[in-house]
Parts: sequence; C-alpha cells; structure tokens
Amino acid sequence: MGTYSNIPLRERNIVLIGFMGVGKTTIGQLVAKKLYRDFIDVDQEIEKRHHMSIPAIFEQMGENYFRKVERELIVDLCTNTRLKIISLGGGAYLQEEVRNACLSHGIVVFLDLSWENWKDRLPSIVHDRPLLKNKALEEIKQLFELRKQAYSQHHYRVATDGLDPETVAIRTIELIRERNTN
Ligand SMILES: Nc1ncnc2c1ncn2[C@@H]1O[C@H](COP(=O)(O)OP(=O)(O)O)[C@@H](O)[C@H]1O
Ligand SMILES: O=C(O)C1=C[C@@H](OP(=O)(O)O)[C@@H](O)[C@H](O)C1
Ligand SMILES: [Mg+2]
Repeated sequence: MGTYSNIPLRERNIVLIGFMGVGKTTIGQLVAKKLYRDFIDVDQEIEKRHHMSIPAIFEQMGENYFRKVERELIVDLCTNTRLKIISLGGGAYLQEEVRNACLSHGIVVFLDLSWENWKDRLPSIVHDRPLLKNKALEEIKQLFELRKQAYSQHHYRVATDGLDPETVAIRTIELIRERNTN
C-alpha cells in the first residue's frame, strides 16, 4: 500500500487495526512503552470524552453516532498528530475516510488472528462489545469474513496465532524497523 503524505516514516503514527479482540489495545500499549511513545486507544478516548462506556454510547446514542465520533477523532489524530501509537476499534477501518487517513498519514499494522484462534477468545471479550452480544457464532463469523477486505489494506501484517502479547509487540516493532532501514 502506498504512502502518500510527506511525513517522514520515523515520525508517522503507528496505527493498529484488526477485528474485535485480536489485541489492538493490549499490543498498542506494549509497543508504545517499548518505543517511548504516547499511546491512544480510540475507544478509551471516546469513553473519556463522553464519560460513558462504549456499550452505553451504543445503547443511548446509537451506532451511527459512535461511528461519526470515531471517524472524526481518527481523522483528526492522523492529520494533526505524529509519533503516536494509535489502536483503533475493530469497526473503524470499515469507513473509507478512516482508511485513507490512516494509510496516507500513518503506518498501518494489521493484527491478523485466525478465526479458529479468535473463537477461543470470544468468551473473554463478549461482555463489553455490543456487536458481539446476542449474536450467533455463525453471524459473528460472517462479520469476521466481511471485514477482511478492509483490513487487507495495510502497510504491515502480523500473524498473531499462538503468540503472546509481548511477542506480538516485539514482532510488530521488528517488522517496521526491518522495512524502514533498508
Ligand atoms: N496475543 C494475545 N494472546 C492472548 N490473549 C491476548 C493477546 N492479545 C490480547 N489478548 C487478550 O484478548 C482480549 C482482547 O484484547 P484487546 O487488546 O482488548 O483487543 P482489541 O483491542 O483488538 O479488541 C484481552 O483479554 C487481552 O488480554
Ligand atoms: O468491531 C467493532 O465494530 C467494534 C470494536 C470495539 O473495539 P475493539 O476492536 O477494541 O474491541 C469498539 O470500537 C466497538 O465495540 C465496536
Ligand atoms: Mg481495543
């Protein structure tokens, strides 16, 4: 995927994308610590600004409102900040404006967990993810497959099956460093 804006690679935000529960928030925090960079989790930032949880925002304001707030925040971060580690929510990247902003201003890293392995994580993540609640496994699988096309638009991919968070964070950093020094 091309990089379009003239921001030097070393100054670009690193943006983590991928399905719900793959580890964007967890790995983002670890990568930020290792690189001595600020960490921004888009969901946590939205919750902070609204003094409400994501499920409460979905419940009281609706998903369309959430997507608008999510899009505006991410585009603002991509356009006006540098050197950050930014973890998106799993659905943000489905918005074309979000994808374009991340790809043109940042370094987009796709955390790729297989469906087989993701399923084992479902019980521990369903409680605070409205889009997983009351959904049959088959329905969630369809969403998982549907979103792959959007996630395929990235600069780097880290296959995370069987890797602990620390290893995923190290691999993410190594991958970016490898490509950006040659
Ligand atoms: N590499 C990993 N191996 C095992 N569990 C993980 C890994 N990465 C994240 N987790 C766990 O999966 C759950 C979801 O992680 P989270 O960072 O919130 O994902 P996301 O932000 O992509 O939704 C958390 O319970 C977290 O501890
Ligand atoms: O995939 C999605 O549509 C969502 C993912 C969540 O973030 P995580 O990917 O961090 O769980 C959160 O933004 C919201 O529940 C919607
Ligand atoms: Mg998250």
